[in-house]
Amino acid sequence: MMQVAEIVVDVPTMQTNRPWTYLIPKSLINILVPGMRVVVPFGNSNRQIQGFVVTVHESTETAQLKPVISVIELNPVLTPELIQLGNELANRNFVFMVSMYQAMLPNVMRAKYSKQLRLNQPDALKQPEVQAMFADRDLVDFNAGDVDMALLPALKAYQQQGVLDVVYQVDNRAKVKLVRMITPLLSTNEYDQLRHALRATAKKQARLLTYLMKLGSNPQSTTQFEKQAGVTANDIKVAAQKGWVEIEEVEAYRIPKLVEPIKQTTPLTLNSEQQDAYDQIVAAVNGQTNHVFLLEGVTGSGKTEIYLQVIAQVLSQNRTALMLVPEITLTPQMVHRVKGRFGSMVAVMHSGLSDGERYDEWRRVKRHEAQVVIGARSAVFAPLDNIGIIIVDEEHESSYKQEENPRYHARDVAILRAKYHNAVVVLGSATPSLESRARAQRNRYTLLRLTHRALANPLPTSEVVDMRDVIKQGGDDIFSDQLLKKIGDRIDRNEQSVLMLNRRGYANFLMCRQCGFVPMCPNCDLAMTVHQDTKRLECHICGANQPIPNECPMCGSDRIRPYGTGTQKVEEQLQIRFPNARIIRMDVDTTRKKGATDRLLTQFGQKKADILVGTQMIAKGLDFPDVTLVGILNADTTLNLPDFRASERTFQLITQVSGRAGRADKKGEVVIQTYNPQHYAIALAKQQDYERFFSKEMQIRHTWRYAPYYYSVQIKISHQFENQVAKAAYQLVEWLRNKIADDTIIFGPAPTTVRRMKNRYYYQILIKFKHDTGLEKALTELMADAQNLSKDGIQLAIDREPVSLI
Ligand SMILES: Nc1ncnc2c1ncn2[C@@H]1O[C@H](COP(=O)(O)OP(=O)(O)OP(=O)(O)O)[C@@H](O)[C@H]1O
Ligand SMILES: [Zn+2]
Ligand SMILES: [Zn+2]
Repeated sequence: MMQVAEIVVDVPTMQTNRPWTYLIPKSLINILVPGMRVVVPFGNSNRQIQGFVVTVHESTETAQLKPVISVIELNPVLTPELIQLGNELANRNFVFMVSMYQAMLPNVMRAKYSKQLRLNQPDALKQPEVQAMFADRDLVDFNAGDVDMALLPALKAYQQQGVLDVVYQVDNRAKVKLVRMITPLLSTNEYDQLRHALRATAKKQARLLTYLMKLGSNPQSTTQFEKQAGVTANDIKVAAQKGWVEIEEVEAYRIPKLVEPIKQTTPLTLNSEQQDAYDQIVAAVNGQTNHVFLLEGVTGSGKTEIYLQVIAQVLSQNRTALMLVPEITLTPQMVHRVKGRFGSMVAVMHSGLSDGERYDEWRRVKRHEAQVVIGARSAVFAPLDNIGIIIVDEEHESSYKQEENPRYHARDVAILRAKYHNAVVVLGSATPSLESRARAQRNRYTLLRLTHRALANPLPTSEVVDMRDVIKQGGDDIFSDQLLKKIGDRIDRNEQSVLMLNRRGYANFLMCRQCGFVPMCPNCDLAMTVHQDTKRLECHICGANQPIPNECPMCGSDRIRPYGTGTQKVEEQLQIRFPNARIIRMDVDTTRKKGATDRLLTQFGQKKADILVGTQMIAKGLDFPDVTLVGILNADTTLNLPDFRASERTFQLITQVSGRAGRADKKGEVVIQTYNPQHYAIALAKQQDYERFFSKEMQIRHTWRYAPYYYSVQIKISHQFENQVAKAAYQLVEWLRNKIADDTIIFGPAPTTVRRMKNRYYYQILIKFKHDTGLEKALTELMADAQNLSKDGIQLAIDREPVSLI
C-alpha cells in the first residue's frame, strides 16, 4: 500500500479535465492534503506544472505513477467545500475544473512558468559561445533574454544529444510582504549607561541610544526608526551586532486605504417594515435553516441597515458573513458603512485593489482574522468557513455574471454555498430580476417587501419629457428647458444634481457632411467614438485609437463633424450654460486610475461640486442627502438594444438612478428625457411601480417564450473569415437538431449585432428549452469537440443563461 494523491493539473483541455493519480513521496506523507497547490511532472516531456490536490488515499497499483515533486505552500488554498463547488460549477457551466479552481483564488496564485536550460554534460559542450553561456552556472533562464537567438540551432542539437535539458519551473508569485521590525532588548537604565560610556565622537550611536530610551520596550519598523531617530540602516545593524536590539522580519498586510477615516456607527432603530423583514431573516439564521429571501425594497428603504444588523446577529453566533455588491456600487461609501459597523473584522475584495492587497485580504479571511467579506462578483469564492449569511445586494445586476470563461453567475454560486453551510441567503433589490421575483411568486423564495423609504420621506416625483416635441420646437437635443431650469434652481439653492447619460466619450461618431464617410474601427464593424480630451477616435470594443482627422480622409472636405452625445460633451455644454457650476464627471475614462472613484465621490459628498455627470456607474448605491434632482438625459439607450431583457434593463436603470434623489429630508425630483414616452418600461419606471412592471413583463416573456418561462443557452462561434464561421454555425445547428427534445427551440444561426470584433466574425445560436437531457448531453459533447474546431481556427463558447444577447 502506498499513499497517492488525485491531482487536477494546470492544463485546461478536455483530455486533461479530470484528476490524475500521483505518488506521494515519503517526504510529503502527512504533509500533502486536499486543497494544496503542488508541482507535478506532466506529459511525455515531464514538464513541471502546477496542480491542485483533490483527494489523498491509499493504492496498491503504483508502479506506473509519477511522484509529486513539491508543494507550493504548506497550507491548502482550497477547502473541501470549494473543491466540491468548483467541480459542480465546472460541470454545469462547461468549464474546465482547473479554470474554476483558479477563478476562486487571488490572481497571484495563477501559476507562471519559466523555462530554463539545464546543462547535464559539461564536457560534451564544444561550441565556445555555448560554453561561454554556461561558464559560471549550469542553469540559464530562457525567458530573460540571456540566450542569444543565433545559438538556437546549436542548443537544439545539444538537447537532442542529451547534453542539455529544457526544464520548466513553476514560479510562485504569491509573495508575502515583510517588514523589518526592531525590538529593544535592554532596559532604559542600561541604555543610559551605554550612552555615558560612549566616546564623544560617537554622535550617531548616542542619538540611537537616546531614542531607544524613549521607545521603551515597543517594537518599531526599521524605516520609522531610522526616520525618527535620525540614524541609518547601518547604525541599526551595528546596534544589533552589539546586542542592543533585535531585528526580525514579520509579515505585514497590505490593507486597502480610503480617503476619509472610518467613523464607527451604531445600529439604527428599525422601522416596522424593516423590523418585520429582519425578524424573519433572523429566525431562519437562528434556526440554521438554508433559506432564500428576496428583499424587494424601494430605493432608500433601508435595505443596507437590515443587512448590517443581520450580519451582527450572525457574528454573535461566531459564524461568518458574505456580502456581495456589484463592482460599481462597491463604492468607498459602501465600504465605510460596513467597516463603520464591523471595523477590522471586514475584508474587502474587488478589482480596484492591487494584486498584493487582494492576496492579503484573502489571507486574512483564510486565517479567520476577518469574519465579514464585502466584495464584488469573485468574492463569492472568499475562503470563509462556517458561513451564516450571504447577502447579494442589487441581485438583478448583470455584472454578477462572469461573461468570459470560466463563466459563472455569482448569485447561483451564493445559493450553492449557502446550501453547503446551512446558511441564509438574502437577495436584495428595488428592482429584482424577473427570475428571482418569479421564484418568490412560486414560494421557492420568501418575499419580503419594504414599500416606503426609511426616513419617512416620499419617493421622488418624476416627470417624463418627450424629446420629439423638444426637437420639433427647435429645442436643444441634450437638455430640455424643464431640466435646465431645475438644474439652475438647485445651484441657486445650494443643492446637488445627478445627471446620467449612458455613453462615454464626446460624441458617438464622426461623419463627413460632404460625402457621408464615418471612420470605422479597423478591427471591428463599429464606428469609432470621438474623445475630445485625448483628441482621438477610440473603438469601445477593442480599444484601437487614432487622431481625430481635420479633414475627411475620403473626400478631403473639412466639414467632418461629431454626431451624438457622450458624457464629455454633456460636461462641456453644461459648463457653457452654467459657467459657475462645479461639475464632476464620472465614467470609465475619469475613474481608470486607482482611487479615482473614491476621490471623486468624496469631493461630491463634501459638496465641492454642484453636478455629478456620469454613465450608469452613478446609478446605484449612492446616498447623498443634498441630491434633490436626477436627470436621465436619454432613457432610450438601453431600450433600443436587440435583447429580450432591454425593457427590464431600462426599467431597472431608470428606477435605480431616480432613487438617488431626495434620500434625506429634502424632496427629490426626477426628469426623464425620452423619445419613447409611451413605452411601458419608461411609464412604469416614472411611477416606480415594480410590481406592475413585473406582471406586464411576465406576460410578454410568456408570449415570446423567454426566461423565466424557458431556460436558455447561447452558443457563440467565431472565425477570422465570415464564410467559415457561417458554414460551421449552420453545420452545428443541423447536428443539434437531431439531439434535442421536441419542445426545444433553436434560433439562428445569425450574425451578432456587431458582426466583426477584434478581426473575427461572430455568429450566435440561441436555444430555448424547458427540460432537455438530450441537449445537455449534446452540449457536453460539443465542449469536447471545441478543441478540434479550434484546430481550424474556430472558437466556440457555450453560455448558459446569457445575460446579454448582443
Ligand atoms: N431605521 C432607520 N432609521 C433611520 N435612518 C435609516 C434607517 N434605515 C435606513 N436609514 C437611512 O436611510 C437612508 C437609505 O437607506 P439605505 O441606503 O440603507 O437604503 P437602500 O434600501 O439600501 O437604498 P438603495 O437601494 O437605494 O441603495 C440611509 O441614509 C440610511 O442611513
Ligand atoms: Zn467626405
Ligand atoms: Zn475595434
